[in-house]
Amino acid sequence: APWGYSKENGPATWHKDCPIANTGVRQSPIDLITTGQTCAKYDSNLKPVIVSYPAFSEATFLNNGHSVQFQPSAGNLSELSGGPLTKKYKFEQFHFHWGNNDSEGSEHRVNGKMYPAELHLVHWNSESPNFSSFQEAVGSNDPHALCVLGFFLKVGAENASLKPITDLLSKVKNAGSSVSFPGKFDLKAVLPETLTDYYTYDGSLTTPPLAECVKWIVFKEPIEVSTAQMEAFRAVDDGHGKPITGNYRPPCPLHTRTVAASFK
Ligand SMILES: NS(=O)(=O)c1nc2c(F)c(F)c(F)c(F)c2s1
Ligand SMILES: [Zn+2]
Repeated sequence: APWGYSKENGPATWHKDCPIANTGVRQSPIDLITTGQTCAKYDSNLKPVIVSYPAFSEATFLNNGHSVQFQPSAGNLSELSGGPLTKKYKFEQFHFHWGNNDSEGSEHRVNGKMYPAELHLVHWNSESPNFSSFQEAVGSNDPHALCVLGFFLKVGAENASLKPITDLLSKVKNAGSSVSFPGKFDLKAVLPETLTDYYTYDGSLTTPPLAECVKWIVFKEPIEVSTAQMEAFRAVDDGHGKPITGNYRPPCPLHTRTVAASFK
Protein backbone atom coordinates (compact mmCIF):
# COMPACT_ATOMS: atom_id res chain seq x y z
CA ALA A 1 0.00 0.00 0.00
CA PRO A 2 1.28 3.45 -0.74
CA TRP A 3 2.61 5.46 2.19
CA GLY A 4 0.44 8.00 3.97
CA TYR A 5 -0.28 9.35 7.43
CA SER A 6 -2.81 6.88 8.80
CA LYS A 7 -2.09 4.18 11.41
CA GLU A 8 -1.65 1.56 8.69
CA ASN A 9 0.66 3.50 6.36
CA GLY A 10 2.01 6.40 8.43
CA PRO A 11 5.54 7.51 9.44
CA ALA A 12 6.09 4.56 11.84
CA THR A 13 5.62 2.14 8.89
CA TRP A 14 7.70 3.99 6.26
CA HIS A 15 10.91 2.10 7.20
CA LYS A 16 9.47 -1.05 5.57
CA ASP A 17 9.84 0.37 2.04
CA CYS A 18 12.34 3.04 3.07
CA PRO A 19 14.92 1.65 5.55
CA ILE A 20 16.63 5.06 5.76
CA ALA A 21 13.64 6.16 7.86
CA ASN A 22 15.19 4.26 10.79
CA THR A 23 18.86 3.96 9.77
CA GLY A 24 19.40 7.51 8.45
CA VAL A 25 21.48 9.90 10.54
CA ARG A 26 20.31 13.12 8.90
CA GLN A 27 16.53 12.69 8.76
CA SER A 28 13.96 15.49 8.82
CA PRO A 29 12.07 17.12 10.39
CA ILE A 30 13.71 17.90 13.72
CA ASP A 31 12.82 19.77 16.90
CA LEU A 32 14.68 23.10 16.77
CA ILE A 33 15.97 23.58 20.31
CA THR A 34 17.04 27.13 21.16
CA THR A 35 18.58 26.65 24.63
CA GLY A 36 20.74 24.05 26.39
CA GLN A 37 23.28 21.54 25.16
CA THR A 38 22.17 20.59 21.65
CA CYS A 39 20.73 24.01 20.90
CA ALA A 40 20.99 25.98 17.68
CA LYS A 41 24.29 27.89 17.55
CA TYR A 42 24.42 31.51 16.33
CA ASP A 43 26.63 31.84 13.21
CA SER A 44 27.41 35.47 12.34
CA ASN A 45 28.57 34.42 8.85
CA LEU A 46 25.02 33.42 7.85
CA LYS A 47 23.72 35.98 5.35
CA PRO A 48 20.10 36.77 4.44
CA VAL A 49 18.43 34.36 2.04
CA ILE A 50 17.87 35.84 -1.42
CA VAL A 51 14.86 34.81 -3.50
CA SER A 52 14.03 35.93 -6.99
CA TYR A 53 10.42 34.91 -7.52
CA PRO A 54 8.84 36.64 -10.51
CA ALA A 55 5.07 36.09 -10.41
CA PHE A 56 4.27 32.64 -11.82
CA SER A 57 2.07 32.81 -14.89
CA GLU A 58 1.45 29.11 -15.51
CA ALA A 59 1.16 26.48 -12.78
CA THR A 60 -0.69 23.38 -11.69
CA PHE A 61 -2.27 23.05 -8.25
CA LEU A 62 -2.54 19.37 -7.28
CA ASN A 63 -3.95 17.29 -4.44
CA ASN A 64 -1.66 14.23 -4.49
CA GLY A 65 -3.44 12.55 -1.60
CA HIS A 66 -0.79 13.45 0.97
CA SER A 67 -0.48 17.21 0.41
CA VAL A 68 -1.47 20.00 -1.93
CA GLN A 69 1.29 21.26 -4.16
CA PHE A 70 1.75 24.24 -6.48
CA GLN A 71 4.06 23.47 -9.40
CA PRO A 72 4.88 26.08 -12.06
CA SER A 73 5.54 25.03 -15.64
CA ALA A 74 9.12 23.99 -16.46
CA GLY A 75 10.02 27.40 -17.87
CA ASN A 76 9.81 29.21 -14.56
CA LEU A 77 12.90 31.26 -13.70
CA SER A 78 12.48 31.51 -9.94
CA GLU A 79 15.75 31.23 -8.08
CA LEU A 80 17.22 31.04 -4.59
CA SER A 81 20.69 31.93 -3.30
CA GLY A 82 22.43 33.47 -0.29
CA GLY A 83 21.89 32.33 3.28
CA PRO A 84 24.04 29.22 3.91
CA LEU A 85 24.09 28.37 0.20
CA THR A 86 27.11 28.54 -2.09
CA LYS A 87 25.19 27.76 -5.28
CA LYS A 88 22.09 29.04 -7.09
CA TYR A 89 18.97 26.88 -6.72
CA LYS A 90 15.96 26.63 -9.01
CA PHE A 91 12.41 26.65 -7.65
CA GLU A 92 10.52 23.37 -8.19
CA GLN A 93 7.28 23.47 -6.19
CA PHE A 94 5.70 24.47 -2.92
CA HIS A 95 3.35 22.44 -0.71
CA PHE A 96 2.01 22.38 2.82
CA HIS A 97 1.77 20.20 5.95
CA TRP A 98 -1.05 20.78 8.43
CA GLY A 99 -2.97 19.28 11.37
CA ASN A 100 -6.63 18.82 12.23
CA ASN A 101 -6.43 21.46 14.95
CA ASP A 102 -4.35 24.54 15.69
CA SER A 103 -2.09 22.78 18.21
CA GLU A 104 -0.46 20.50 15.64
CA GLY A 105 0.48 20.38 11.98
CA SER A 106 3.99 21.68 11.42
CA GLU A 107 6.84 19.26 10.74
CA HIS A 108 9.62 21.23 12.40
CA ARG A 109 9.03 22.27 16.02
CA VAL A 110 10.59 25.01 18.13
CA ASN A 111 11.39 23.79 21.66
CA GLY A 112 8.71 21.14 21.17
CA LYS A 113 6.08 23.64 20.02
CA MET A 114 4.21 22.76 16.81
CA TYR A 115 2.56 25.37 14.62
CA PRO A 116 -0.77 24.64 12.88
CA ALA A 117 0.93 24.29 9.49
CA GLU A 118 4.21 24.56 7.59
CA LEU A 119 4.87 25.79 4.04
CA HIS A 120 7.74 24.17 2.11
CA LEU A 121 9.36 25.86 -0.89
CA VAL A 122 11.36 23.17 -2.70
CA HIS A 123 14.43 24.04 -4.82
CA TRP A 124 17.24 22.10 -6.51
CA ASN A 125 20.89 23.02 -7.12
CA SER A 126 21.00 24.21 -10.73
CA GLU A 127 24.78 24.61 -10.79
CA SER A 128 25.81 21.03 -10.05
CA PRO A 129 27.70 19.10 -12.76
CA ASN A 130 26.05 15.88 -11.49
CA PHE A 131 22.42 16.57 -12.39
CA SER A 132 20.31 18.87 -14.50
CA SER A 133 16.76 18.28 -13.26
CA PHE A 134 14.86 18.06 -9.99
CA GLN A 135 14.24 14.33 -10.30
CA GLU A 136 17.95 13.68 -10.96
CA ALA A 137 18.83 15.90 -8.00
CA VAL A 138 16.59 13.89 -5.65
CA GLY A 139 18.31 10.66 -6.73
CA SER A 140 21.83 12.10 -6.75
CA ASN A 141 23.06 11.39 -3.20
CA ASP A 142 24.47 14.93 -3.21
CA PRO A 143 24.19 16.24 0.39
CA HIS A 144 22.84 19.60 -0.76
CA ALA A 145 21.09 18.63 -4.00
CA LEU A 146 17.95 20.29 -2.67
CA CYS A 147 17.21 23.30 -0.54
CA VAL A 148 13.80 23.55 1.13
CA LEU A 149 12.65 26.81 2.75
CA GLY A 150 10.27 26.15 5.65
CA PHE A 151 7.82 28.74 6.95
CA PHE A 152 5.56 28.17 9.95
CA LEU A 153 1.92 29.16 9.59
CA LYS A 154 0.07 30.55 12.60
CA VAL A 155 -3.58 31.56 12.98
CA GLY A 156 -4.26 35.29 12.92
CA ALA A 157 -5.29 37.78 10.28
CA GLU A 158 -6.37 36.61 6.86
CA ASN A 159 -3.42 36.32 4.50
CA ALA A 160 -4.48 38.11 1.31
CA SER A 161 -1.37 36.93 -0.55
CA LEU A 162 -2.20 33.26 0.16
CA LYS A 163 -5.93 33.69 -0.53
CA PRO A 164 -5.64 32.67 -4.21
CA ILE A 165 -4.20 29.37 -2.94
CA THR A 166 -6.54 28.74 -0.01
CA ASP A 167 -9.54 29.67 -2.21
CA LEU A 168 -8.47 26.95 -4.63
CA LEU A 169 -8.39 24.14 -2.04
CA SER A 170 -12.09 23.37 -2.52
CA LYS A 171 -11.39 22.81 -6.22
CA VAL A 172 -8.88 20.02 -5.45
CA LYS A 173 -10.85 18.37 -2.66
CA ASN A 174 -10.55 14.94 -4.24
CA ALA A 175 -7.16 13.18 -4.12
CA GLY A 176 -5.56 13.07 -7.54
CA SER A 177 -7.41 16.16 -8.70
CA SER A 178 -5.56 19.17 -10.07
CA VAL A 179 -6.43 22.51 -11.60
CA SER A 180 -4.37 24.83 -13.74
CA PHE A 181 -3.79 27.89 -11.63
CA PRO A 182 -5.84 30.79 -12.99
CA GLY A 183 -3.84 33.97 -13.62
CA LYS A 184 -0.61 34.99 -11.92
CA PHE A 185 0.57 34.08 -8.44
CA ASP A 186 3.00 36.26 -6.51
CA LEU A 187 4.81 33.95 -4.06
CA LYS A 188 7.17 36.73 -2.97
CA ALA A 189 4.20 38.59 -1.46
CA VAL A 190 3.48 35.60 0.81
CA LEU A 191 6.90 35.72 2.47
CA PRO A 192 8.17 38.11 5.13
CA GLU A 193 10.10 41.01 3.55
CA THR A 194 13.34 40.20 5.33
CA LEU A 195 14.60 36.62 5.14
CA THR A 196 17.30 37.20 7.74
CA ASP A 197 16.27 35.14 10.78
CA TYR A 198 16.38 31.39 10.22
CA TYR A 199 17.65 28.02 11.44
CA THR A 200 19.62 25.88 9.00
CA TYR A 201 20.81 22.26 9.09
CA ASP A 202 21.49 19.26 6.86
CA GLY A 203 18.50 16.93 6.55
CA SER A 204 16.24 14.93 4.30
CA LEU A 205 12.95 14.86 2.46
CA THR A 206 10.25 14.43 5.12
CA THR A 207 8.24 12.01 2.96
CA PRO A 208 9.37 8.81 1.23
CA PRO A 209 11.95 8.39 -0.35
CA LEU A 210 13.32 10.41 2.65
CA ALA A 211 16.49 11.11 0.62
CA GLU A 212 19.22 12.78 2.73
CA CYS A 213 19.94 15.51 0.20
CA VAL A 214 18.35 18.62 1.69
CA LYS A 215 19.86 21.83 3.05
CA TRP A 216 17.01 22.97 5.31
CA ILE A 217 16.34 26.64 6.03
CA VAL A 218 13.48 27.15 8.53
CA PHE A 219 12.47 30.75 9.17
CA LYS A 220 11.81 32.03 12.67
CA GLU A 221 8.97 34.41 11.74
CA PRO A 222 5.66 32.62 11.11
CA ILE A 223 3.27 33.58 8.31
CA GLU A 224 -0.26 34.47 9.53
CA VAL A 225 -3.36 32.90 8.00
CA SER A 226 -6.98 33.12 9.18
CA THR A 227 -8.93 30.33 10.87
CA ALA A 228 -11.02 30.05 7.70
CA GLN A 229 -7.87 29.60 5.64
CA MET A 230 -6.62 26.90 8.01
CA GLU A 231 -10.02 25.16 7.87
CA ALA A 232 -9.80 25.10 4.07
CA PHE A 233 -6.74 22.80 4.29
CA ARG A 234 -8.60 20.45 6.62
CA ALA A 235 -11.32 19.83 4.01
CA VAL A 236 -8.88 18.33 1.48
CA ASP A 237 -9.43 14.57 1.00
CA ASP A 238 -6.78 11.84 1.14
CA GLY A 239 -8.33 9.54 -1.47
CA HIS A 240 -9.99 7.26 1.06
CA GLY A 241 -12.96 9.54 1.59
CA LYS A 242 -11.36 11.17 4.62
CA PRO A 243 -9.67 14.57 5.04
CA ILE A 244 -5.88 14.49 4.99
CA THR A 245 -5.40 14.34 8.76
CA GLY A 246 -2.11 15.63 9.96
CA ASN A 247 0.28 15.10 7.04
CA TYR A 248 3.34 15.79 9.19
CA ARG A 249 6.20 13.49 10.16
CA PRO A 250 7.26 13.55 13.83
CA PRO A 251 10.73 14.94 14.68
CA CYS A 252 13.76 12.70 14.00
CA PRO A 253 16.97 12.24 16.08
CA LEU A 254 19.63 14.92 15.55
CA HIS A 255 22.53 12.40 15.85
CA THR A 256 25.82 14.29 15.43
CA ARG A 257 24.27 17.20 13.53
CA THR A 258 24.38 20.81 14.67
CA VAL A 259 21.79 23.44 13.86
CA ALA A 260 22.98 26.96 13.00
CA ALA A 261 20.95 30.09 13.64
CA SER A 262 21.40 33.31 11.67
CA PHE A 263 20.19 35.34 14.66
CA LYS A 264 21.02 35.63 18.36
N1 LIG B 1 8.32 17.65 2.64
S1 LIG B 1 9.64 17.94 1.82
O1 LIG B 1 10.78 17.41 2.53
O2 LIG B 1 9.73 19.32 1.47
C1 LIG B 1 9.57 17.07 0.34
N2 LIG B 1 9.55 15.77 0.19
C2 LIG B 1 9.50 15.40 -1.14
C3 LIG B 1 9.47 14.11 -1.66
F1 LIG B 1 9.51 13.07 -0.83
C4 LIG B 1 9.42 13.89 -3.03
F2 LIG B 1 9.38 12.62 -3.53
C5 LIG B 1 9.39 14.93 -3.88
F3 LIG B 1 9.34 14.70 -5.21
C6 LIG B 1 9.42 16.22 -3.39
F4 LIG B 1 9.39 17.26 -4.21
C7 LIG B 1 9.48 16.44 -2.02
S2 LIG B 1 9.54 17.90 -1.14
ZN1 LIG C 1 7.15 19.24 2.86
